Amino acid sequence: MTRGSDVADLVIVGGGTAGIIAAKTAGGLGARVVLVERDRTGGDCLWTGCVPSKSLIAAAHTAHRMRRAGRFGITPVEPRVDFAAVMAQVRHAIERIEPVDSPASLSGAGARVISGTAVFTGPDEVRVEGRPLRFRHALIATGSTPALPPVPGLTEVDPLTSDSVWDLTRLPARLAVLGGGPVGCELGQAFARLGAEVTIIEAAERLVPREEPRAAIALSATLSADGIRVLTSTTVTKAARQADGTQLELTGGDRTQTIDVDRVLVATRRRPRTDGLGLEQAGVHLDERGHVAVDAKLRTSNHRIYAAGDVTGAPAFTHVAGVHGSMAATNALLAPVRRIDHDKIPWVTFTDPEIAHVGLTEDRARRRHGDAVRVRVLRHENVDRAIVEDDTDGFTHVVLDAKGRVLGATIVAPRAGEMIAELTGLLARGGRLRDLASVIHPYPAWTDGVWNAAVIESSEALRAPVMRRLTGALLRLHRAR
Ligand SMILES: Cc1cc2nc3c(=O)[nH]c(=O)nc-3n(C[C@H](O)[C@H](O)[C@H](O)COP(=O)(O)OP(=O)(O)OC[C@H]3O[C@@H](n4cnc5c(N)ncnc54)[C@H](O)[C@@H]3O)c2cc1C
Ligand SMILES: NC(=O)c1ccc[n+]([C@@H]2O[C@H](COP(=O)([O-])OP(=O)(O)OC[C@H]3O[C@@H](n4cnc5c(N)ncnc54)[C@H](O)[C@@H]3O)[C@@H](O)[C@H]2O)c1
Repeated sequence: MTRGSDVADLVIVGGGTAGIIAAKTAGGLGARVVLVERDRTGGDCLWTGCVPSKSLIAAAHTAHRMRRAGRFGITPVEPRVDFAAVMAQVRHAIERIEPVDSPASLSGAGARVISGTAVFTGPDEVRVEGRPLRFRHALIATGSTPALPPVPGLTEVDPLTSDSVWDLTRLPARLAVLGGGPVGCELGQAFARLGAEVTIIEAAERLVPREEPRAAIALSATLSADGIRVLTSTTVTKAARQADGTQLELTGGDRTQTIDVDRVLVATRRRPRTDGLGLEQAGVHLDERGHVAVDAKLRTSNHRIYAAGDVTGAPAFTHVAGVHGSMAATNALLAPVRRIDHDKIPWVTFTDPEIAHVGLTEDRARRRHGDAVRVRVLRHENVDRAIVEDDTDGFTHVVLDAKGRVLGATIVAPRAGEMIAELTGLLARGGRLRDLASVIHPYPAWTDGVWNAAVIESSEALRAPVMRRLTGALLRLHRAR
């Protein structure tokens, strides 16, 4: 494309979730849209993130249920795991989803796909492998990539990351996982259940530090029951290759120890992919953490150029990247009016049990709203679904403001990812937890965890002095008739 009508309405750099949704949205509006992808469309979610990890977790869950079948009166067995076949199934899941994200699907939606690396050469131009491409608007959707911590010797021991772990052909017998965030815990538990001896090393004082402390405690207990060694407040200070694997030096508090493992999986940090993008020529600024700085409407410092997804430093989730992509496309092409409230985003850590979260944690809510914040916790020991499945350790934890409106929630349960949807809707509408009490739920479903919490909230409201006086008066009237 050159000038005039050949100038693209929207050039998208990066064909992950953010770029794909932006391209399909823009194509649907009839815009002239070009998407540039240097590797393969689909991005992290499809190739190295959500899809392979959830497929691996499904295999690991099956192995776990076989070992634990005894509690249902079925002879438990130690499964024989054919790791190559497990990984083949993982690839099969990717293949089944890939067509939706493919260049053909994008072309069908009205977007032109160019293969190559895009570099900005000015405020309204990128070059792809030397070829200029002018735009009215552009979208940076280049995602993020795993980053290694500066540990002496680490690069020499050929560490795995969430990018390369999918190339394994044999299950490592002893695996060290650096970082107890969502990647470390999901993959650490999956590898342990598939038969590896796993150690998770987390620098913070608890796993999944972004979650409610009680969720992290519950997760630690399950991982330990899975045979995983969980070391918190601990970092790796040295790595060294040995004849039969790797030795790691670990430091926690004032204690230093060494462990011997076959492979190391690093899941400590990700960094935005901005290197070599030519952002200076485009007049696009980065924030202090190196992400592309955007305003609430996803505009960068060059208002022709938007950014979406992981590269912005927003919570790194596929659903966020997708909403960003759609928002950026309509804001750029129609009018810059849509915003996203990052305080209302749900997410799920797909460990077993799942940890699902939306909104504010109790701590953040108290810092923002003060002492009026209340918490309603319903343990799942009396939820019938949990009892019949012999899985009663979880809980529903809802953070409320003074009027009983939902500010945030955390659920720990096998189906927490499904259960959180209802509280997400309530939070989005500014609703009160007790509003759910009158909504009929099917029995016996996991959603009873949320419903029972709402029913208790509602019945406690009925016992408040003012309600007591009202119901007392009605009862007296009834008896007098
Ligand atoms: C192991 C793992 C599990 C995860 N599980 C979940 C989950 O269960 N649920 C969830 O919501 N999220 C999950 N995530 C997070 C999710 O994968 C990301 O948030 C999401 O993929 C981000 O999408 P994106 O479009 O911003 O970036 P990406 O998917 O990274 O896409 C960016 C694309 O840009 C391309 N690119 C980069 N630079 C250029 C350039 N100069 N020119 C052309 N192309 C370029 C890249 O090749 C890439 O294809 C997981 C992540 C990991 C690592
Ligand atoms: N189910 C999901 O939705 C899902 C799954 C996986 C990843 N993700 C997304 O991808 C992002 C990246 O995940 P992640 O787990 O790689 O990163 P993360 O930043 O969420 O967690 C990294 C963990 O490593 C710890 N850490 C940092 N440096 C360390 C060190 N030197 N030694 C030991 N521990 C160290 C941190 O304290 C933190 O707990 C997540 O934030 C999430 O948004 C989502």
